[in-house]
Amino acid sequence: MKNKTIALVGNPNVGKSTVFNALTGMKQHTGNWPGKTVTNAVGHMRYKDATFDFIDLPGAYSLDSSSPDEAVTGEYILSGQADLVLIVADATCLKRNLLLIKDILKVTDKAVLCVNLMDEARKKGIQLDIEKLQKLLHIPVIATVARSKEGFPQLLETLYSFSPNESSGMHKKDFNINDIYRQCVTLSKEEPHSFDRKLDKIVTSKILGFPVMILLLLMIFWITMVGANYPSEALSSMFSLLDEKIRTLLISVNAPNVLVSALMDGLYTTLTWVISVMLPPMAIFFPLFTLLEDFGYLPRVAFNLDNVFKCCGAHGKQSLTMCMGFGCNACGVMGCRIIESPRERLIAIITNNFVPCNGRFPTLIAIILIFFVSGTASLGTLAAGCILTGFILIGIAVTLIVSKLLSKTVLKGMPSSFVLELPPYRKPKIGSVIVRSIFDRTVFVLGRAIVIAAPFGVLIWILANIKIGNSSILNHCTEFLDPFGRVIGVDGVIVMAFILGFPANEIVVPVMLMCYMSTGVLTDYSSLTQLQDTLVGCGWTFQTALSVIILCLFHFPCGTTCLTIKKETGSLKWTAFAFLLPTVIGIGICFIINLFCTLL
Ligand SMILES: Nc1nc2c(ncn2[C@@H]2O[C@H](COP(=O)(O)OP(=O)(O)OP(=O)(O)O)[C@@H](O)[C@H]2O)c(=O)[nH]1
Ligand SMILES: [Mg+2]
Repeated sequence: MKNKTIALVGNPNVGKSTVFNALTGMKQHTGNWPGKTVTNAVGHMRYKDATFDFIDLPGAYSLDSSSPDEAVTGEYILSGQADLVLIVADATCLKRNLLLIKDILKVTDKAVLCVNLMDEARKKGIQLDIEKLQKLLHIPVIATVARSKEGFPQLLETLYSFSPNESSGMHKKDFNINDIYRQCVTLSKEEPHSFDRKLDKIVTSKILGFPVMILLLLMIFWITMVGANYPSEALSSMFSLLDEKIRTLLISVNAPNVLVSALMDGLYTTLTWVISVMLPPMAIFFPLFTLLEDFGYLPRVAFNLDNVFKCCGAHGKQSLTMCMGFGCNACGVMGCRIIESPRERLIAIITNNFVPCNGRFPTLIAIILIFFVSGTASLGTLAAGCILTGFILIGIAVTLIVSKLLSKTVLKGMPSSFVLELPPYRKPKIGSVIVRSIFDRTVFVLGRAIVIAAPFGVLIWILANIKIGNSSILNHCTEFLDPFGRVIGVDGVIVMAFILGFPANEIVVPVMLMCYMSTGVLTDYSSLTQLQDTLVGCGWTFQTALSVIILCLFHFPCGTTCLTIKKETGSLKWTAFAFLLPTVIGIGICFIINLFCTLL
């Protein structure tokens, strides 16, 4: 039986991870922008009597790059660990890809070339003479369309039957790139990228670039809010119906009252709350965001914001990692590996938490809908969308201000320039985007929330039901925190909820609500009006809501993000700094708001 380790190498954004996923059935993150894969991923597949171990490497332009993600690729290839290198190239711009191919063929002849994106090349009138390319490079060359697995049977057969002696010594180390390109590529259209150029003139223009960006952001939030409302309510009513049934069942089997209460009032209610409030917005937001990502819009955002970030002493690619932070701050922090300079990478890591992740969006949406707009009619939702966009813009503004301050103080230095390739616009594969974003991202985030929310539900129930003196442990804690909360315009319960929300931001609101119930029981919140009544009943005003939103935007990163920061920076000092900075900013802003309101 044959066992082969095959490394996938190529320029960024040529479809390596798509090839890898199609071969191994794994779910590496793919998207239409350079720099998504930042570490090696390993996947296996069996073909006939062979086992292939595929290594998906970060995209690279050359084997000796300085950025940490590209360095991973160079090191791996140079180490000679792979039995075979599968070079993936972009059929629409072979000339540029040939630079890396040349680099690789200088160090190994155990290589197969997969010319991917053939469908796009055909659409753009680019013809490739694969046979000639094979002859000139002296390695097997296969044309593929990774999205539809076109050419894959041939590719697998080639990988299976490849033996080094087949080509050893025959590869030409110093071929002429222009020569090869001229002989193998013919263009039937004069300007194959004309559509992209026209669209880029609008979305990256000085006048329209920013308005288009803000409009798209607004549109995503609005659709999320409008769409999430109905399924949220439907889920909530379904869970309350089930609640009765489960209780009856538990009582009928003579379960002790304490157990019924702990299970149903603690665990079940917290869990179902997290699901009904979080699932619908995530199931809408993630696919929409992924569609934009697959279309190729994110690098245009980086292009538009490049100057702004540079003015603040930071790196233009920080806008890409910031965008990833909208999904999950831990992913955003890890994505900072695409930034070459350690100083700018650190700035990007420290400020990533200033844009809200998906665990925080539902809290923001609920509070805005309750306290900032009247009613949930579509006009009200549009207003709520505008307000949420406004808060996100505040988050981005603070990111920029803090980046500037850091680059002037503890992280002094000149911003480095970079070349970011604007990928072609690609028609997203809607079906797979929906499946991928719902099953991979939504279920992953929700799963994490549930795993954390369930034990917390029980813990809070216990804290609320064990009494010391006249009052429960939970009450003692919130009363202790209350004076501090008052100084920043909130109360002890809110402070406590944020502290207990450290493992996962998703549980902040459920914890808050459970603390407010004197019994520690989270009642059924099938509508926002009920939620509003409870919060107002507990003394919430417009100012409390505003302060909670500010705290939600600016407070310490969640546990997972802190761990990722520690891993990425390798420093406890910077992790502590990244923990304290947003917390101090959030508390500071709330303190000022409170001072202002008291003086008025
Ligand atoms: N039309 C078309 N699109 C493809 C094909 N292969 C990949 N894509 C798309 O190209 C984009 C980039 O794919 P990835 O697999 O993430 O590329 P990558 O080379 O791993 O990128 P990095 O990890 O950033 O280096 C995604 O939007 C894919 O859906 C293909 O054969 N045809
Ligand atoms: Mg990749």
